[in-house]
Amino acid sequence: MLRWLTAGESHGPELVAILEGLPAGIPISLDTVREDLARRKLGYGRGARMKFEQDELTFSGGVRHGLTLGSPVAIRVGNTEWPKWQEVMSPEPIDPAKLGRGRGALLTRPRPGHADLVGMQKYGFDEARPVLERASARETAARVALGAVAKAFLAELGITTVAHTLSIGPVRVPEDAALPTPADLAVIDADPLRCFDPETSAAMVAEVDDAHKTGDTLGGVVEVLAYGVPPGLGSHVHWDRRLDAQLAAALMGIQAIKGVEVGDGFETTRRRGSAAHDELVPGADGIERTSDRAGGTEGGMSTGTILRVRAGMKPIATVPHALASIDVATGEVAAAHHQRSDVSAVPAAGVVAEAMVALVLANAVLEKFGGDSVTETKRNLEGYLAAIPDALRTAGASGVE
Ligand SMILES: Cc1cc2nc3c(=O)[nH]c(=O)nc-3n(C[C@H](O)[C@H](O)[C@H](O)COP(=O)(O)O)c2cc1C
Ligand SMILES: C=C(O[C@@H]1CC(C(=O)O)=C[C@@H](OP(=O)(O)O)[C@H]1O)C(=O)O
Repeated sequence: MLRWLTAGESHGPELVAILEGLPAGIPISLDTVREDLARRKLGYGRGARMKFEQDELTFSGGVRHGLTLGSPVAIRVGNTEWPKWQEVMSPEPIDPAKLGRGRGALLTRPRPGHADLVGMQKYGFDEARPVLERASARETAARVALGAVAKAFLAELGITTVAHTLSIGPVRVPEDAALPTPADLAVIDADPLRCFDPETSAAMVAEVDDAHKTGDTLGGVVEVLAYGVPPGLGSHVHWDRRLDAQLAAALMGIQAIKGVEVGDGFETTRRRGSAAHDELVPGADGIERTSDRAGGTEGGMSTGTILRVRAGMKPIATVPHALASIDVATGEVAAAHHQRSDVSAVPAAGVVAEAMVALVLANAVLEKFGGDSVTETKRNLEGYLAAIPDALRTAGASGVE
């Protein structure tokens, strides 16, 4: 079983992430992790913080000479902005006279759409700072770092992922557009919105510009595709062992994600049964599916076809055209606290979604195939695939090279 944890606040000294349960022998470097962290900062419409803040990366454990050791992989993502926040976020008690102004001002005007108000109620704080620091999506840098390690493991087994932006606000990639493959990743990353369709991307840029001009924000939908997933990850036997359930929980656990679809998702509900499923037909190399509407899972298990999941992100809640709030220190009506914000963070959410899918798949692979070394995991996977009887074999079902 793979376990992972992150710690750290948005303006704290660093984020810390631990991934436990990976086999030994996975090639991984700081550069690989760094690349994914850099991809998470991309995206037209992200705020100023992405430009001036740097992620300072170190492996604190679990990796030696470029290979995992089988021990917990611990990653530190240092925050170069820390010197400016040392007093506001000091772990040591601090003279209150040093706070109260500027960065240290009490945040008593909770922002609608954020954890601020309910977090203050629940944890007993009289201002929002102690809540928003951890609720912030800064934390997703830690998850992306762990996802990079999970992806390196999956790559050893021939499993690769790619995320792209399907929509920004009302602007959407055409329904019949070609699906990107992992070979298209560089092209997607080079696009301002991480959109694979250049025409739609241009319309998305215009939409972001328009929202920016009017002091507004945007949400959207990202899609994650996983190629090379073998059949049989997850299980139909219990709700929490279903791969689709695990993917949905992992995606829903990303800040601001409000909906998840597997395959054609809600569109499927508008179709008749005869046009909603993937029929089975004999093919030259085994059983074939006539379509991929289900998105690569049936009965909570991967089918061996392309895994396709989507996550819908709400518009950024810190709207520059500030939303109505109450100053809880005075009880008076007030505009919500606003310092700066992204117009849209959908492209970044795609990179985070890719990391979450990789972590779920890495866990599912280890549950099914185990292995203390990556060689052992590979051997178990190959043995399983080879043992599937010819009569049940599906064409193109994935396996290691
Ligand atoms: C990559 C990423 C960047 C985000 N940036 C912002 C931001 O700049 N401003 C903001 O208000 N919310 C931002 N969010 C969303 C908030 O973190 C989130 O809406 C908030 O914590 C409340 O959680 P909830 O929307 O899941 O209820 C971002 C989310 C992600 C995934
Ligand atoms: C720092 C990151 O994202 C932040 C996530 C975030 C939020 O409310 O979630 C709000 C913004 O932070 P601030 O209010 O300090 O500008 C984003 O910049 C990051 O992704 O690394």
